[in-house]
Amino acid sequence: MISESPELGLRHAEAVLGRVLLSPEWLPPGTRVDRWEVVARLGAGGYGTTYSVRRAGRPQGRLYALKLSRRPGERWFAREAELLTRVRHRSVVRLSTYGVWRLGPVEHPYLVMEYVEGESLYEWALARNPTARQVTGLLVQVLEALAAAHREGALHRDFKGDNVLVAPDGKVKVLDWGAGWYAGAPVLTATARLPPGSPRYYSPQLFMWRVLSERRPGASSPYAYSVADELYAVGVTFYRLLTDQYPAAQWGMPREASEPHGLRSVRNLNPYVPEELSEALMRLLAFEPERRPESTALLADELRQRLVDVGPAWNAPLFDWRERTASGSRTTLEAEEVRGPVMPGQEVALRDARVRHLEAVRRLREARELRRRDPAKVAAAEARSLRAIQARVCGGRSHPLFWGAFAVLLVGPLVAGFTVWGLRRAVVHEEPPQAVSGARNVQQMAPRPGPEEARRPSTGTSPPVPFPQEKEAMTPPSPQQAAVIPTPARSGTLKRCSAAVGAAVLTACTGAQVRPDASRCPTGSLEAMRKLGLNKGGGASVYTDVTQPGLGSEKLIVHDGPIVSLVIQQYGNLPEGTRLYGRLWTGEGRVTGRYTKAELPDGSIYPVCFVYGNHDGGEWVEGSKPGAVRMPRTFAYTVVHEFP
Ligand SMILES: Nc1ncnc2c1ncn2[C@@H]1O[C@H](COP(=O)(O)OP(=O)(O)OP(=O)(O)O)[C@@H](O)[C@H]1O
Repeated sequence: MISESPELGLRHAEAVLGRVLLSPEWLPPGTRVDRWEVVARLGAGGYGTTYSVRRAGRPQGRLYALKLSRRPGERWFAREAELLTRVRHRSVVRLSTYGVWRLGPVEHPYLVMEYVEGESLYEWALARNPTARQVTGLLVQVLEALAAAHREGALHRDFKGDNVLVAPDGKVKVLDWGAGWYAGAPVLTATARLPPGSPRYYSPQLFMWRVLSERRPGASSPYAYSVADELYAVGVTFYRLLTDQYPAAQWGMPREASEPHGLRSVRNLNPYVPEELSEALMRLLAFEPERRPESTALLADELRQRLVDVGPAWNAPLFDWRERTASGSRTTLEAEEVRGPVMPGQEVALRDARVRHLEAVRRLREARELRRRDPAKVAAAEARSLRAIQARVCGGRSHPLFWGAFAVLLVGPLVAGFTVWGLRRAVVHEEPPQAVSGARNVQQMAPRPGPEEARRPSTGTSPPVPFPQEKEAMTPPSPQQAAVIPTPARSGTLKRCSAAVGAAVLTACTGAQVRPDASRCPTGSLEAMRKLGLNKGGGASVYTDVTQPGLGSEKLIVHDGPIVSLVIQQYGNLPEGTRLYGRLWTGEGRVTGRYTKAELPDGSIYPVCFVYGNHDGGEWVEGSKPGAVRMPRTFAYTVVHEFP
């Protein structure tokens, strides 16, 4: 029998606990990792497991994502931390901190990143029936994220749809930079000469290099992964998203002159994809690296500008809707199966041909199934996004009444103070209001280029206006505000303060069913609408509720509360495909509504003042009752300068 000192026994027990009870791969909720407390396990990847966490002792605090290394001392973590520190971009997941967690006698590196609420790019596309505009909007964001890395001399090297999260508001975050590289990065493995990406995303050059190097082990130096390889991986991702197959699946297929490498174009596989988008993706997938776009940033700019003025094909769903087949109808398989007499000696050949045929039909049917979208699932996904957006606009975890009181008691006097200060300064300096409002325009308006700017080369650096702005458009009128246009320096503060008061006054997030009083459209919204070329009284058609897909001629039921409508007719610079965020009130006999935010298909957001229908809203259709009103699926919005 071996006798152990108490200290050794303790260490041993600690090690057992660490290794057996607390595996870094399965930390139960509540586990402390340094000052972070595990909320849930999000999933596991090649190097580690990711958890949602909060700061310990802050049960209502913000969520973060903590990626914990599976193996002690994993060196890819330092690489990822270094890359995320170098590459700061709105579409790259943000690193908060990193460290090493001691679990028993071993040390596991970890990274703490912003928590991104969203779905992977592929999940996003499967749960929706996106338009070419939306997909291109995502492609542009992805390219901009990678361009930011390339500017820093860094490469992601494992780009794929699974490493891209799409938030409910359509913003993209590129994750998983652990396989990345930057100039001067230390060599982490002496033996592996292939970059650590996924083979389906390998460019033809990388693929051929791999085949050759397997035949001649030790003959060559490590593969020099380049921007051209990264661009190819982006092409593969969007090719898969739009056609439900990988380009590699077509290698070895019979070739035609028009498809020199046997790669059928995106449009050939999915005719709903506009020619230009298909061409852009096929350029990314060009066999010769020198035929791929010169740079990620240039392609992003080109596509962003292309989105400014596109035809209706860009706003149509990219996939067929799934229809229920009539009961008793025969399947393609049964209909196409070959039967009848067989020539002597042909049985085996016929049987093989039949097996091959059935297999081909099965694969085709699977692909067709994937390329059809289920209206119920799409509606559910849209509803999920809407709820998430609302939760965020309403502050999510905080109690609205608390913030309402906070705004009225604390921020209200601040607004008054600023306003009086503003008045005094305006009097003292005699600033010409027009010039001031013009300066503000440049700094505060969303980045989408108007027709004029669209012709100029874009720098691609202007960030979209941050999402939650509904509160801003709810600013109640005040005599002082009506008289003073704030100066650029303090307009942001003033806007935020007044927004908070507005939110409190109207209890927009508390689910109040009472229509608020008439109110003047905030200055910021008026400026935004002027910039968009939207005149008072103008308007266009909308699809009333994005969460209720269906034929335009059919009716739908609307309720009191938040609504997201889809613009289906261009007016001014507000294109088709724009989403309008607002609220409906079903009232008595009429539905009224206010939209306070417009999200353009390129992701830029503008505060606006629109009403649903005309000033009186829309009349109930027969069969309606308060709280559940039948309305036409397509309706209209009207631009107002005052909410009635
Ligand atoms: N910052 C984040 N916010 C929210 N979810 C995240 C975040 N980072 C990762 N996840 C999710 O956690 C899960 C696990 O991610 P992880 O990076 O550990 O592995 P993976 O991406 O699935 O695999 P691999 O790293 O091998 O490609 C994934 O579902 C991913 O979407």
